Amino acid sequence: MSETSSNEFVVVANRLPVDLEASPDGGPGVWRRSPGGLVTALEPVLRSVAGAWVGWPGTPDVDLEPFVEEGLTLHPVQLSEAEVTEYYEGFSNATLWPLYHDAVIAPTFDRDWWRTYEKVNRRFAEAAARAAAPGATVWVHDYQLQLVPRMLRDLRPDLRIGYFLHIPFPPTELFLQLPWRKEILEGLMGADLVGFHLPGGAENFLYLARRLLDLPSSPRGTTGGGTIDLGDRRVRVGAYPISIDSTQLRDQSVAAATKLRAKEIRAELGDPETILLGVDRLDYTKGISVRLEALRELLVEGTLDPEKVVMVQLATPSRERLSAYATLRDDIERQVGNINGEFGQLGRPVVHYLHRPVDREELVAMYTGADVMVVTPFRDGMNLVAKEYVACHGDGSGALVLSEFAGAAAELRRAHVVNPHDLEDVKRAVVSAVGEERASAARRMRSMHRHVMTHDVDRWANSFLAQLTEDR
Ligand SMILES: O=P(O)(O)OC[C@H]1O[C@H](O[C@H]2O[C@H](CO)[C@@H](O)[C@H](O)[C@H]2O)[C@H](O)[C@@H](O)[C@@H]1O
Ligand SMILES: Cc1cn([C@@H]2O[C@H](COP(=O)(O)OP(=O)(O)O)[C@@H](O)[C@H]2O)c(=O)[nH]c1=O
Repeated sequence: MSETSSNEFVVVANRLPVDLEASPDGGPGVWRRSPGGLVTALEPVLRSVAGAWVGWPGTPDVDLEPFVEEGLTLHPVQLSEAEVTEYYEGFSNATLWPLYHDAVIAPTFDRDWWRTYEKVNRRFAEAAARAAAPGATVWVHDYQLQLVPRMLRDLRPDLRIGYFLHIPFPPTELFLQLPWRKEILEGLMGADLVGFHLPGGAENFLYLARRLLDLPSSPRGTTGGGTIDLGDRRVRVGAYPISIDSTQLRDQSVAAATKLRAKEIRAELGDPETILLGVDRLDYTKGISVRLEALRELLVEGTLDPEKVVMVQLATPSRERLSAYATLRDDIERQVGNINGEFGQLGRPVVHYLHRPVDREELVAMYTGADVMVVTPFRDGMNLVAKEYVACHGDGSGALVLSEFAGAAAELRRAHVVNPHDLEDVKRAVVSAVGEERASAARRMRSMHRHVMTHDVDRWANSFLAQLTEDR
C-alpha cells in the first residue's frame, strides 16, 4: 500500500472523465470530455465528494503522473497500443459488448484477448490499491473491469469494494457461451456489493452464481436482489437504475440562452412543423438504422410530409477501428443519403446528420427544441439520453418514442414504447407521437418528468453507496 494514499473514495472505470486527444504533430495533445453515459453520470457524483478517479486517458502509450482536474484527482492507467487492441477493442468491445447486448452481432472468443484482459485488469487493481486510503471505499465500474473486485480484494482486504455494471447483464444462456464465465463471476464475487440497472440482471447473476460456482443466495427485497454467503463475508446483489443530474438539466433547459438557441435551431432547420431528434454514440446497439428506415417508409407512403418534418441525428464517433462500427457508419450514411436524395430540396435536407460530438449546451438546446425524441436501441443498459430529453420538457411539451429494450423503459412507462425489431411498430409509434393531441401528450410528458426529477443521479449513487457502506 502506498504511504501517501489519502483518498477515502475512489472510482475505477475504464476511461477517465477526460480523454487525451493526441496531437498529429507530436505536441502535448488536448484534453476533451470522454464520450458516453458513464462519465455523464459519475462525474457530478465524484465532484460532490472530491474523490479520486482511476482510469485510462484514452490514448495509448502515454505515461502520466496523477493530476488534479477541477477538484478531481485523476490517476491515469497506461495502456500500450497492443493492449488497446486486445483488452479494449478486442475482449471488451468485440467479445463482452456484443455478448451482453443480446449478441446483436456475433461475439468473438479469442484466448489472447482474454489474457490481455486479465493483465490489464490487474494493472487497474494495482492502481486502485495504490490510490485508496486504508479502509477506503472503492467503486469499480463496468464490463471492462469485471476481474478487478477479486484482484483488488486480494491486494487490499481492508477496502470496501462496490461494483456496478452499466450495460445489461445478459440472459443466462448467452453468458454461458463465454469460455471464461467462471473467472468473470469469481472476479465480480470480490465485491461487497454488485449492482445492475435492472432486477433481471441481478436475478441472472444470482442464478449463474448458483449454477457455476455452487453459491446459493437468499433473496433480499422485491427487486430481484439477494445475498450470497461466502462464509467469511457476504456479497450483496441488487438493482440500482442509474440516472442524470435532473435539476441541472431542467434549469439549463429553461434558461433564456437555451430557449433562444432552441428557437434559432428551429429557424436554421427551416421552421418545420415537426423536428424528430436522435442522439447516440454511433453504435450498432442503438438502432439508428431502424428509425431512419421508419422515417423513409413513412415519407414513401405519404404519412409524413417532407415539407413539414425534419430529423436531426447526432452520432458521436465510437470505437472506430472496429470493423462492425466502420460498416455501421457506411450503412447509416448511405441511408441518410438515400432519404435526402429522394425527399430533400436544395438547401433543405430531410435528415440533418452530424458525425461528431456535440457539447452539452448545444445538446440541451436541441433537446428543448425537438418535438419528438426517437430512442430505438435493440438493447441498452439504461440510455441516459431518454432521461435527459424528459428532464428538458418540464412544461409538458415534446414526446418520447422509446425502445422497450432500453433500461430506461422500465421507468419511462408513459413513453411511446416500441419493439425496435418490429418496423411497423416503430412507424406506428412515430406517427402517434407526431400526431397526438396536445393535452394527452402533455400528461404523458409531465408524468415522466416528475419521475426523472425525483429519481436523479444522486439518488442512484446514494442508494448504492448506502448499501455498500452499511455494516457487513
Ligand atoms: O468508452 P467507450 O467505449 O467510448 O463507450 C462509452 C460508454 O458506453 C457505455 O455506456 C453505458 O453506460 C450508460 C450509463 O450507465 C448507460 O446509460 C448506457 O446504456 C451504457 O451503454 C459503456 O457502458 C461505458 O463503459 C462507456 O464508457
Ligand atoms: C451523441 C452525444 C451524446 N452526449 C452524451 O452522451 C451520453 C450518452 O449516454 P447514454 O446512456 O445514452 O448512452 P452510451 O453511454 O453512449 O451508451 C449522454 O449523457 C449524452 O448527453 C453528448 O454529450 N454529446 C453528443 O453528441
